[in-house]
Amino acid sequence: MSSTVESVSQPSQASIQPLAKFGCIKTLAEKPGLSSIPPTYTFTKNPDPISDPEESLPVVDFSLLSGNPDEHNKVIYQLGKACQEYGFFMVVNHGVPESLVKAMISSCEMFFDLTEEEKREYEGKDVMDPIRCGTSFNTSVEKVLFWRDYLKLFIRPEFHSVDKPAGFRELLLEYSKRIGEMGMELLKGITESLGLEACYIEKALNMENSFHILVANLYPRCPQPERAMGMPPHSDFGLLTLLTQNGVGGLQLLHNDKWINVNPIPNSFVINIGDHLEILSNGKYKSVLHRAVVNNAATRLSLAVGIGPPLDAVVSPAPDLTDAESNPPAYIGMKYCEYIRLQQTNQLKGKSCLDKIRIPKI
Ligand SMILES: O=C(O)CCC(=O)C(=O)O
Ligand SMILES: [Fe+2]
Repeated sequence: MSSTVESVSQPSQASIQPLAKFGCIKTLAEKPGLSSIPPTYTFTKNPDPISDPEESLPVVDFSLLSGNPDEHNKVIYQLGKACQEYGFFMVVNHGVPESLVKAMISSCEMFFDLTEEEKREYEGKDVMDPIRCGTSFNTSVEKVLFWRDYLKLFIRPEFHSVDKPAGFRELLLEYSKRIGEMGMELLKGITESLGLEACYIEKALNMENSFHILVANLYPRCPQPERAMGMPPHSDFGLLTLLTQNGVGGLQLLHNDKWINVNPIPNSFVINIGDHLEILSNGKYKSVLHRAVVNNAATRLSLAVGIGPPLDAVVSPAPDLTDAESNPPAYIGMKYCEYIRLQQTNQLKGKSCLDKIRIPKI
């Protein structure tokens, strides 16, 4: 699968600190009278048209995971089917208060409303800094920039937060706890759907020290949305990603070679499989390419929490899911923190990181 975006201009090499060099896309987008986008953000090829706008994602009722044995088994079956057929699904009845999600989203909006100078304080210098805010994805290697600002926070096992706006830290702490719990329950269910003991991942990967990252993405209104890109096609590095948004669409995923829109049910979370679940399941469940497109009607904000193994873990296919003859391990192990660094220091491009550790079939 090749990416559909190609560059037209080649701005000079950016520094690691993108805000100092380029400023936020929010600042540019809010310029009065902006009617076209600068070449720095212009792609020559539009994103492929959506092929199947009506297709909708599987829906999983989270509350049934703790239902009676019949309900539990039914939802495990649904989880397995969703993971295998889509790699993406929506979760309802998850028990995370809607008021908490809304407050977290509006607190992130307030963060992006800070001045550039205030945000630069959180810019970070290295991709593994636990607090990092910036624009695009990695401006030091990109030829054309993405129409996106971000804030990335390592929230587990150590909790890191910004202190502006007021109250952000407390909200994030509660949000991280609730999303982390939901993520662990989902992982147990998914593990069971693979035919493994529900606690297999927890034990084998020492998930007491699991690494969670929160990524807040801001995609301001764009006067030429068909020429810009919020985030290019990519897969996520972790085990699972749990995503919510401010009610404005833009997330698309590749399903059966067609891009489909994700239209989340209100008060649901969108879950997708990351590269490390693909590795652990020896390719039975695959991480799925997704991207974020932009629009000229409303600013979009998405909040993604990536749940992964501890940073020093080396994940390999579960021995019970491999067979030396018929299904040998298809990926070599790499330390999780090195895998993240590999993704974050390169261009965000398809499944290029996973491809590096795939063992070719003989
Ligand atoms: O904004 C979105 O919906 C997608 C974000 C995303 O893919 C990511 O943060 O990895
Ligand atoms: Fe993603």
